[in-house]
Amino acid sequence: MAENFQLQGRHGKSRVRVSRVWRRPAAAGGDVIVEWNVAVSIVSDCLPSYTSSDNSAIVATDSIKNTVYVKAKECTEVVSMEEFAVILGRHFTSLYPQVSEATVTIVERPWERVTVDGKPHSHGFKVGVEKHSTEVIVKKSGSLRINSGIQGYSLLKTTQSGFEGFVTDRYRLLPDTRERIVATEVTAWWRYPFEHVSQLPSKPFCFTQRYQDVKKVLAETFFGPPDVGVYSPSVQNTLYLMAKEVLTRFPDISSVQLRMPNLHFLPVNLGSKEAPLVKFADDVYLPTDEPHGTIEATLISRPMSKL
Ligand SMILES: O=c1[nH]c(=O)c2[nH]c(=O)[nH]c2[nH]1
Repeated sequence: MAENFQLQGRHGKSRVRVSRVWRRPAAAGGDVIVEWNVAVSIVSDCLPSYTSSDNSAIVATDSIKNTVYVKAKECTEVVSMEEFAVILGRHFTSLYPQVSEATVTIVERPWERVTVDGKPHSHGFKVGVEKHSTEVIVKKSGSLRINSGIQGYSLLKTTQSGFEGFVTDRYRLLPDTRERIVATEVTAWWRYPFEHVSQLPSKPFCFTQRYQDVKKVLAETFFGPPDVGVYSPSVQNTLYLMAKEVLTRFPDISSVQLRMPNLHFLPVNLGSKEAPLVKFADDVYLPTDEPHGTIEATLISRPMSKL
């Protein structure tokens, strides 16, 4: 009997933690290690398993988890997490007729090579702070979407920031200022323009290098030159300039989304006007992230007009 429902399902495994080491002599730069938290979610035609006891089309989530380790083992050369996600996505969509789409999400634990006596260590690492992530969607047709990002990228400057000229009405208490601390924890996502597996560059495209490049451009634009900096009239304007610089510098990035909470450093004034205990002179602040401003925007490259 046909039922009056439309059913869509997907399944997979989350928080699959895998670490891969590639052994290299010290002269070749030393060992490489990655630690990834992988989530795989497949769109699979196994509707009878939802509506009856027929599990015959299910690729078990346990098998999905096992596949992550098999593929990590098979990657005998260093791969970026974007490439690894594509390998997994292609595997599930090509091996199983019932799987039409796979989404692979990876978050990296940022192990960074340590420097000892000024030299990069051949096999010593420490954990960094900000995290690199990717989300790759692969369809059976080979169509592809790759988004990568950075999370937890905390940036602050002690001056060269202000905020003035905003709406004045009965709700406004904040004075205009041309001198404040600006602090944020950047979350960025950007999209690579490869829309089909056939468009992936044949020489290993260094997604990892691009991540480092984006991180550098974001910080350089936020801070400005080391000696004088650059004045920020608002988080909004700085966010826009950061996004614009990423798209301008990297033609292989087609859009970028930035989220930059405004983590306030409040001036500390204690006591009364007549008998001040602490009088603020751009020196003592109360840092707080609760509440905080939320500022975000997406910038998309316009395709070049065909002349
Ligand atoms: O750069 C800022 N943008 C705002 O939208 C805003 N709102 C606010 O109270 N302070 C700030 N600062």
